[in-house]
Amino acid sequence: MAPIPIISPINVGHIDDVIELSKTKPDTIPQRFVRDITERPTIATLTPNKAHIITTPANNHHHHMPIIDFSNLSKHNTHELFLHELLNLATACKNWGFFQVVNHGVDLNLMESIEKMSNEFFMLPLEEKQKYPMLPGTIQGYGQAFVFSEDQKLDWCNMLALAIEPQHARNPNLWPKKPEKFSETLEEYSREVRKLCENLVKYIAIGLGLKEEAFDSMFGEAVQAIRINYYPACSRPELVMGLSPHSDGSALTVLQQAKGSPVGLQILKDGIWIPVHTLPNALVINIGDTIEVLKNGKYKSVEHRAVANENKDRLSLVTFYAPSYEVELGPMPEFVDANHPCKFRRYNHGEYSKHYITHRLQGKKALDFAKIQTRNAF
Ligand SMILES: COC(=O)C(/C=C/C1=C(C)CCCC1(C)C)=C/O[C@H]1C=C(C)C(=O)O1
Ligand SMILES: O=C(O)CCC(=O)C(=O)O
Ligand SMILES: [Fe+2]
Repeated sequence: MAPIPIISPINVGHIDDVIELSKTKPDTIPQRFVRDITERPTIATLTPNKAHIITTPANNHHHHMPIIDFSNLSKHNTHELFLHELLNLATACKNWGFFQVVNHGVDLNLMESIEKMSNEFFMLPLEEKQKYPMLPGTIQGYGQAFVFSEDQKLDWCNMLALAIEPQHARNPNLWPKKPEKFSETLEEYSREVRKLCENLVKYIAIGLGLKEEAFDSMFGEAVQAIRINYYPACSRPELVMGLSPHSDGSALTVLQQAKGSPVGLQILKDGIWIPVHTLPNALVINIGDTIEVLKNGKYKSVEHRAVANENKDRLSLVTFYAPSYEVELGPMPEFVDANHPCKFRRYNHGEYSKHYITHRLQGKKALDFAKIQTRNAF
């Protein structure tokens, strides 16, 4: 009997693999990747609904993302040094929502190996990568995520996304068998990044005057996922978006940009898209939606995006660290009072995750799920 075709409940149309496109037709940008004029990366949003064209995104050089030296927090340094770095961290969370961490404790050789193997994976023939397909409406495997309709514009990016923890969330069929040792290395890398996340949430809590275990005990058995993004060079980068603007649905996100990759990540700060220049061996951390909610909006999950480059491919490895699907969350009572009214309702994180992954990336829209709408006076 002929196999029964799997009919997907959603029709997303044909999705070109951008790595193949850039190899076989380097000068072609299919219409599905060409952004409407108001969504192109050369437009900076200054006020909602009002776009201003600037020639280079973020030509403002007084913007320097904070750098946190993790060894000042974790080693047995003087108490003064510890407090100084803790204050830096709290200020970075409050004013930026993004920072870079140096001396983070993740083994540099492991970072190099995972980068090398990820590059090798993306360079495999398409048939090999398609053994691990990200089916429409799902978020694990190789392909394009967050595509829900035929007329949706596509990102200039292919990705491999996998659940890491808890173990039962994994789909072992989607863990690549090639290159050799990729899966083991991914496992080892994820263990080290998890330790960093556990420590980060601990120091963020202390910096807020909370008990060090305040966040972790609230998160339960934290969910961890990895998304490895590959942005091939694009002959018309001004027409496409590497990764659509979004905030992360996690508590924290850890981003490793591969050595030799061009600048690509941009964050929306004070209404302007500014490029992130990563230091060698540093990891870029950002506060996700969960911490914005717990801190009742005082720490922001900052909107960011990735742009393509005309000449060079770019690779980034992104770890999402989030609460267990079981937990109920809302602003912590410590951060709600008469002057700081409660901005978010309580919700179940599993439901938030479901909401996040069943909608296309659209700036900070996902958090509307939990926002308490305030009525205008008029
Ligand atoms: C393509 O995937 C994502 O961008 C993404 C997905 C993460 C996830 C998996 C790949 C499998 C396990 C579930 C999970 C949703 C964590 C983004 O992650 C954000 C979105 C939410 C919600 C989150 O917690 O992190
Ligand atoms: O590639 C990047 O720099 C950004 C990736 C990102 O924001 C994400 O995967 O959520
Ligand atoms: Fe992101």
